[in-house]
Amino acid sequence: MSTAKLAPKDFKADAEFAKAMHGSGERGGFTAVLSKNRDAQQAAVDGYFKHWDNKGPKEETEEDKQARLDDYSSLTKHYYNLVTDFYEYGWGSSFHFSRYYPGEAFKQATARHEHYLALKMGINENMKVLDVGCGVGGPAREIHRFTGAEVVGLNNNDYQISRGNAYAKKFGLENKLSFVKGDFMQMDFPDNSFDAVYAIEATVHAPDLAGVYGEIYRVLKPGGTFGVYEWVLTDNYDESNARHREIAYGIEIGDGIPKMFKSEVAEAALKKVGFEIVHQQDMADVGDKIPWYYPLTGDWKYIQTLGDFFTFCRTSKFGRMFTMEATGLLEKVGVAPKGSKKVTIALEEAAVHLVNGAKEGLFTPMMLYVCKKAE
Ligand SMILES: CC(C)=CCC[C@@H](C)[C@H]1CC[C@H]2C3=C(CC[C@]12C)[C@@]1(C)CC[C@H](O)C[C@@H]1CC3
Ligand SMILES: C[S@@+](CC[C@H](N)C(=O)[O-])C[C@H]1O[C@@H](n2cnc3c(N)ncnc32)[C@H](O)[C@@H]1O
Repeated sequence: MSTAKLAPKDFKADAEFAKAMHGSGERGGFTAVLSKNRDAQQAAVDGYFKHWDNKGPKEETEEDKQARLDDYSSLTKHYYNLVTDFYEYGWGSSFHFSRYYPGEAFKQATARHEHYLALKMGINENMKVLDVGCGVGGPAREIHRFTGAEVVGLNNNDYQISRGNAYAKKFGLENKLSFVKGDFMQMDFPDNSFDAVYAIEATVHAPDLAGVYGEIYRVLKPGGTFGVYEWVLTDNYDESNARHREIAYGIEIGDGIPKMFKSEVAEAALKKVGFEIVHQQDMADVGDKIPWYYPLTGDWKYIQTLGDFFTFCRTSKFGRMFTMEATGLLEKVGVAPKGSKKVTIALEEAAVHLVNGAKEGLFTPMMLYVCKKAE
C-alpha cells in the first residue's frame, strides 16, 4: 500500500542508543536535558540537523526533500531524542494541542480533547485499543481512565517508551497500559488485533499517509473504529506561494516532520486503504473564542487559571526566549550538552510558524477523522 521506502528495523541498536543518551528514563523535564551523554547528544543533533542545516524553503532541492522522506524514521527518532525533555518541561505529558473553553484550565482542556476523541470513537471498557505514536503516554493514561479500555501505545522512540512506563508505574496503571517499540509504517502486530485504534498528532511524521493508515487498517478488527487528530495543511495552502512554503517549512523543521500534506491528501489516503470516513471536522474551525495556539502567543488575556500562568511562563514568546537564553548559557559553561541551544532555536521556529500558519488559515493540528473498517 505504501509508496515510501521503509526504514530498517534495528531495535537493538535503537535501544542501546537511547540508554546511552538518556539513561534509564526515570527522570524527565529540564533537569534531564542537562544529564545527557554528550557523544550521543551530538549524534542526535547531527542526525536531525543534517536535513536542515544550510538549507531553506527556497534553496532545498528535490533530493533534499526525498532524503527527508527516506530517512523518516531516524529523523523523527532523533527529533524526539532531542525535544522530549523540553516538551515535558514546557507542555506536560500530552504532546498535542487542544481547544479551550473560557474558564477552562490548560490541563482540563488537554484531557477534554482526549476524552472527545474517545467519545466520538465509542471506546469502552471491553476494548483493547492501540495508540499510534503514543508519546510519553499522557493520552493513553487519560483515555484508559475515561473509558476503562486497555491501551497499547506504539512508539519508535525508546526514550519516550521508558518515560511512558515510568508514568504507568507511578500511577499504578501497568496492568492496563503497555508501551511497545515499533514503526507505524510497518507494525509487528498481527492482522485484526485491536477493537479500536487512535492517533493524536503523530501520523504527520509518516513519509506517506496511505502507508501508516494502511497499517492501521490492517491491525484493526473488522467493524472497528479509527480516530485521528491529523496535522494537515488546509485548502488555502498553495505550495507555489513562497510565504506558504516558508510557513510549512518552519513547521516541518521545528516539529520533526519530513513533509506535511494537505487535508485532501489525508482524506484520499484514508479512503484508498479501505476506510469509510464517518465523521470529519476541523476542530480548529468551530468558532472558539480562545484559539488553540494561545499558549504559544504573548496573549496573557487568555490565561484562565493560576496554573495556566505558570504554563504560559514557559510556552509564551517571553518564556521561550528565557529558556533559550538560559539553555545557551548553561551550554556555554558546559552544564548543558552541546547542541541544546540549537534545539531550542528549532522549537522557536516551530512555535512561530505554527501560530502564523494558524492565523493565516493554512494549517490545523486537529483535523478530526473518525473512520470505520467494514465488518
Ligand atoms: C510535533 C507534533 C506533531 C506535535 C507536537 C505539538 C506540541 C505539543 C508541540 C509543538 C511545538 C512545541 C513547543 C513546546 C512544547 C510542545 C509543542 C507546543 C515548547 C513550549 C516547550 C518548551 C520550549 O522551551 C519551547 C517550546 C516551543 C515549541
Ligand atoms: C507529537 S507526538 C504525539 C504523542 C502522543 N500522541 C500525544 O499526543 O501525547 C508524536 C509521536 O509519534 C511518534 N512517532 C513518530 N514517528 C513514528 C513512527 N514511524 N512509528 C511510531 N511512532 C512514531 C513519536 O515518537 C511521538 O511519540
